[in-house]
Amino acid sequence: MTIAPHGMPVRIAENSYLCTIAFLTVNKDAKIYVAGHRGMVGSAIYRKLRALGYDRLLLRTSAELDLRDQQAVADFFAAERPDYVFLAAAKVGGILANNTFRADFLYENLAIQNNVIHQAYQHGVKKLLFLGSSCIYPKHAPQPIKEEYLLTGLLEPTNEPYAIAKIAGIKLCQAYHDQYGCNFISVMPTNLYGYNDNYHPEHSHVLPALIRRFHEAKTAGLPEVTIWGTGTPKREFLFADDLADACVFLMETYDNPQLINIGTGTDLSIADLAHLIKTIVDYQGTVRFDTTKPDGTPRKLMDVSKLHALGWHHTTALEAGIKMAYDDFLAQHAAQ
Ligand SMILES: NC(=O)C1=CN([C@@H]2O[C@H](COP(=O)(O)OP(=O)(O)OC[C@H]3O[C@@H](n4cnc5c(N)ncnc54)[C@H](OP(=O)(O)O)[C@@H]3O)[C@@H](O)[C@H]2O)C=CC1
Ligand SMILES: C[C@H]1O[C@H](OP(=O)(O)OP(=O)(O)OC[C@H]2O[C@@H](n3cnc4c(=O)[nH]c(N)nc43)[C@H](O)[C@@H]2O)[C@@H](O)[C@@H](O)C1=O
Repeated sequence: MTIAPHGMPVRIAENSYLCTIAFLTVNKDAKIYVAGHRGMVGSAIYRKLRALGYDRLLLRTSAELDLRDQQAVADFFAAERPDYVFLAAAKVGGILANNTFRADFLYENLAIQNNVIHQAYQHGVKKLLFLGSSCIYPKHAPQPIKEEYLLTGLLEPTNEPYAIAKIAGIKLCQAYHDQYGCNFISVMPTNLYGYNDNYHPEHSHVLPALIRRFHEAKTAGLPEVTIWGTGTPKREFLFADDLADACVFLMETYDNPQLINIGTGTDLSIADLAHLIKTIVDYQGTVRFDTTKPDGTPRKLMDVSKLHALGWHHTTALEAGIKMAYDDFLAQHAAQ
């Protein structure tokens, strides 16, 4: 098991810091299972918990514990008996991966979350946090998107299988709450980026894809970089360490089966994102839009008023976050 040694500072901001400390003080000896601890989100949650002094963390790679394997997951919960679970393991990818591996995104995510959520119920887990995604909302939802817009319209076709799996996860958490009183909560992050992101040229999300493409074009002296789609869709981006901070905050303070959005409350067009990354990478060439590639959802800006009312706000500005992600990409790239 390897954990990237990113030393993000612990946020000394009023609400989440205080609440998180209370959680850690009260539950210092609690066993916390971070499922997916090597991924972008899971590793950020791991760093957050460790930075706050929590050291009874249960960690398994997918090679050690395949969460699609029902018996293996049952055996793991029976042997380890975690008190808290962050469910950050999933099959994840950008628009092309979602649209290409439609069966895998539906089947694997259903299997992972069914197994973990059911065993959490079977073994009396005190609280579980399930990570959904902003793509669960209707393609043409009013903006900004409130939590109650779930299941009020048709989904974006390119990620419908993934979204259906995530919606099933939300409903499973709610059903275990309603029938058995389980404290299982669901959070809906907006598009994320950060340390340990996936930089695959085709299967990644837009932000890491463009960091890589602009960097490689600069290094190779290419005159032009291609951006998928029209550049007009708008997206909201949250730094993964901010998301982890919100997840720990909600693990402590939010005991409600109703889902809750996590985001920044602001978005920008893909064209504007491309120009921002181009500037940060210092690429001098031009940008071209390949309109044969799908745009996906035209806009998905989260309404984060519920989260703000609880006292949590993000802290990492987009430009600063992209610079940190680019530094991480360069470190990964150099290590290869
Ligand atoms: N990235 C984004 O923009 C967004 C992500 N989310 C959600 O956040 C969560 C985490 O995403 P992210 O960190 O980006 O994803 P990553 O792809 O970075 O990490 C996913 C993790 O899941 C683990 N995993 C996958 N399949 C299995 C399996 N069969 N058994 C055990 N573990 C498995 C992997 O483990 P290993 O490394 O050991 O193979 C990996 O560490 C997901 O639920 C995702 O839906 C929500 C909104 C946006
Ligand atoms: C987090 C979210 O991620 C996925 O949805 P998405 O928001 O559409 O994510 P994306 O990051 O892949 O694309 C955002 C926009 O950017 C454009 N775009 C330009 N150039 C590249 C490019 O090079 N790569 C990618 N991936 N997109 C590009 C692309 O055409 C689109 O208009 C869901 O499937 C689902 O998994 C989900 O929940």
